[in-house]
Formats: sequence, structure tokens, C-alpha cells
Amino acid sequence: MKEVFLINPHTDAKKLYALMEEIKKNFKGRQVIIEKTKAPKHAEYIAKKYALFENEPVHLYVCGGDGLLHETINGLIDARSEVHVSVLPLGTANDFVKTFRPWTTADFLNLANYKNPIAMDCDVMSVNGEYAINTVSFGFDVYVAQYANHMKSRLPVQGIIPYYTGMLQTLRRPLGQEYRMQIDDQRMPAAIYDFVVFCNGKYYGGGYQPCPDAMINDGVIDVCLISGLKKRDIVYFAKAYEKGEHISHTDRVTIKQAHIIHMDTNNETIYGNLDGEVRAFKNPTIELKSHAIHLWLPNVGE
Ligand SMILES: Nc1ncnc2c1ncn2[C@@H]1O[C@H](COP(=O)(O)OP(=O)(O)OP(=O)(O)O)[C@@H](O)[C@H]1O
Repeated sequence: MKEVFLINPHTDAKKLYALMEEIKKNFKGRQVIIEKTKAPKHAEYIAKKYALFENEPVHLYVCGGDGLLHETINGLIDARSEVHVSVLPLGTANDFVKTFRPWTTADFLNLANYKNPIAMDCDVMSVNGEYAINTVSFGFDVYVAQYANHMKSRLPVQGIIPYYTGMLQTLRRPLGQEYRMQIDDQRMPAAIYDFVVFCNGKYYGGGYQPCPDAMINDGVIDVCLISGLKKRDIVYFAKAYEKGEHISHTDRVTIKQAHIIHMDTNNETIYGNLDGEVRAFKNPTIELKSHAIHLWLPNVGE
């Protein structure tokens, strides 16, 4: 078994130091492979190498945030069945692992918890050829992510500040835009939505829960459509959205389950947020690929 640590070297230095100490403590005298990314998207290339071209089992620890995980899983689609992935959440938001609450980030970072890991095959969603493991969204939060990513790339700021700034900037735009969609075999009437979110995991955007009942291995995409929000309601709404309590507002919120969604943008470009990464699409199709990633989760009971 190859034990491979795939690391984003731009991770917070203290967190990286603690990870190295944890590796030394748990793998004393045993060989591990450290793979550090050299640039954005390098993780996908590294993952593909282990997914396809090795001939022994691999335990791949993804050491970074949701962005690194997103890139890694794109290299693991149709991987050999002996490639297992564990997530060591060292990013800022680490939304993917929040699905497993009450397990904590510390539970995921404790390497002793992987001696007898819990196996779980995880679904993913494809969007015109790119895969997302946690959420795919359109609308309000995409603009927030776009502003935040832009700010992070130009200024030495991290953490939540870029997201709050992005939210204030986004509130200067009109809320809502028109969508035409087919959800499985149901053609929806054209409608204006403020948020359109497709969930595999439960949390996104730093801790919001569009679909509190989503589960990463249930073979369906959970859909959350939100309409009719007023800007003055956003703060109140955000609190309910964080707790997943917005779903009781059935006049504004529609929750569904689906396997495939076609969005008709009339060949115009639309921006979508895949696990926190913003991408441009025309007429995107979001489709579930069941049990595509073989996870090894921490055995917290040990
Ligand atoms: N060597 C590298 N140099 C520059 N950028 C990198 C490198 N390796 C990875 N990246 C980029 O860093 C971005 C953010 O990394 P990561 O997901 O680890 O942390 P994060 O954004 O803080 O996490 P979260 O999304 O959970 O808040 C990724 O989108 C990835 O493309």
C-alpha cells in the first residue's frame, strides 16, 4: 500500500507543521510519499497518476481545502478500485467534511483514526465534463465567490473577509435571474430564482445548508431553489439558511431530488460555482455519477 500525502503548500504554515508532526508520529519507520502541488490544477494531474498508472493499492490523503479536494477528485474519476481517498481538512472553509458532523475537523486530521478506516463510496456530480464532490450552484453565491476569489488573488487577505466583502458587493446587483430547467423528466416553467443549488454534501459557502438532508452516497442530487427574496431580508434569511431552517418557507423555497438537470441558457454564458471554484458554462447539464470516489473516513469510534 502506498501512503500518499497530496499537499497544497500554500496552506497555513502552522497547520502544515502540525500535519508533518502527525505524519512523523503515526508513520514512524514507515515510508510515506509527499506530493506537493506546484500550481493550481496540479493536484488533478498527481491524482490521475495514482488513479490510473500505479499497480499497487494507494491511500491518498488530500491535505488542503475544498478547492484542492475538487481538483483531486477530477483526477480520480474511473480510478482503479484500490485507490482510496481521505480528506485532511487544512483549508479555510472545509465545507465538505462538515457533512459528517458531529465529527470535527480534528477527527479528520487525527491520523490514528485511519488505522481501520470506514469505507464509503461517494457520489459526484458532473457539469459539462467537470466533476464536483460537494455542491454546484448558480445565482447569488456565485457572485460572492467570484468577488472573494478575485480579492484573494490580488490582495494578501484570507479567511472570511473576502467573502463578506463579496457579499456586500453582490448586494449591489439585482437579486435573482431567470432560469429555464428540466429536472429529470419535469420541465419547469421559466422562473426567477435567487439561489439555485445542487447538493451532494450538506454544507457550502463556509457553513450554509441549502439541503440539510443531502447525503454524499444516497444516489441522488438534492436541489434547492429559492425565489422572492428581498435584499432587506438577506441577513434574516442567511441565519435560517445557515441552520437549514429556510426549507420551512415553502412559499419561497423548493426542495427536490433528481438524477439529471438540464439548464437552458439559450447558448448564453452562465457562471456556476463548483465546490467553491467559479466556472463559465453554456446550457449546463448536471448529472449524478454514483459511488465514483472511494473514501476512507476516520474511524472516530476507535
Ligand atoms: N502550489 C500551488 N500554488 C498556487 N495555488 C495552488 C497550489 N496548489 C493548489 N493551489 C490552489 O489553491 C486553491 C485553494 O486551496 P485549498 O482548497 O487547499 O484552500 P482553501 O481555499 O483555503 O480551502 P476552502 O475552499 O476549504 O476554503 C485551490 O483552488 C488550488 O487551485
